[in-house]
Amino acid sequence: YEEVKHSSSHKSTNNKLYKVNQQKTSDIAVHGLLLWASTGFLMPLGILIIRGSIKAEPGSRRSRILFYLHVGFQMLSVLLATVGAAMSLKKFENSFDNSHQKLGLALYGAILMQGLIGFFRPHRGKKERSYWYLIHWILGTIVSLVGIINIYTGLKAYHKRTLKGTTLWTILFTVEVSFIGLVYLFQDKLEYMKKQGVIVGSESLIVSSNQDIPQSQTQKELLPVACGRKRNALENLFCNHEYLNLKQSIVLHQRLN
Ligand code: HEM
Ligand code: HEM
Repeated sequence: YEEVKHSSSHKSTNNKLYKVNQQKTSDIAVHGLLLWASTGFLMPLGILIIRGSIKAEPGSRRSRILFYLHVGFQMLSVLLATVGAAMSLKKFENSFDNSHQKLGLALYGAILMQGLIGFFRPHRGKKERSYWYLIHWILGTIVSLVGIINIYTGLKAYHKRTLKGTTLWTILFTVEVSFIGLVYLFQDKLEYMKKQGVIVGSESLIVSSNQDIPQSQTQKELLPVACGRKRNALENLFCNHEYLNLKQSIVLHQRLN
């Protein structure tokens, strides 16, 4: 393709000011669209989907559907990134002299690796499964985050190369990313929000103690409300704390009586 150079003194393509021709413009647009669909859309969506399955009963229909959706979305995302990679490596300069290109090249590799790691997972219940999960979770989250960053730098590069405006695309992408971010945070808060409607503590205890319910029974009935399900380490801590508060309230109440 033809470059219309305005400055010949710069050494790297990074610093060259040039406007690319029509063919290159559309190649870049296809490159951007493919990689947005992959790391900016399908990948984060696949992550939200698998996070939605964590609270589902293992082996249940819901859990299986969400798992297959995660695998499907992520495989499609790896496929699109691979097509995008092959295309850019074939059609662009391969100079890798700015951060978009360097980070992008590293991402191509990381995306392929993450997809592969997904398939080589030990069965649940095996000790190795925890290590697998740690790697798959960290790499998957980083790849998706760095992918989002590279879309922003890609949009900047697009503006620089084609002189076309990218403000609208940047705003639209930011709206999308913010929405995904909010859903991600909301998934962690859902259980806690539901619990806000259930009183576990001194108030309900006074009601039940006034009805002369034995201490052991009171504990059994009240505790499962907050603690009777699968929990992570943080929730465990919170539950133990609640349990201690409950015990203290029982002792205090019995003393008062
Ligand atoms: C996660 C997403 C992305 C990745 C991994 C990625 C990766 C890359 C790589 C590796 C290159 C260098 C290719 C080569 O020289 O062989 C490149 C170039 C380029 N990309 Fe992306 N890209 C992404 C998203 C985007 C987006 C959304 C746009 C905007 C439309 C974009 C615009 C460009 C442009 C204009 C170039 C030409 C080189 C330059 O001027 O820096 N990219 N990209
Ligand atoms: C690039 C592709 C992929 C990405 C970015 C990705 C990302 C992730 C992330 C971030 C999580 C953790 C979610 C969380 O708890 O916050 C996860 C979980 C999971 N992924 Fe993937 N994944 C990919 C491909 C795959 C593939 C191909 C498979 C299977 C064939 C797979 C199977 C799983 C399973 C089973 C879990 C849940 C683990 C558990 O809860 O024990 N992933 N994935």
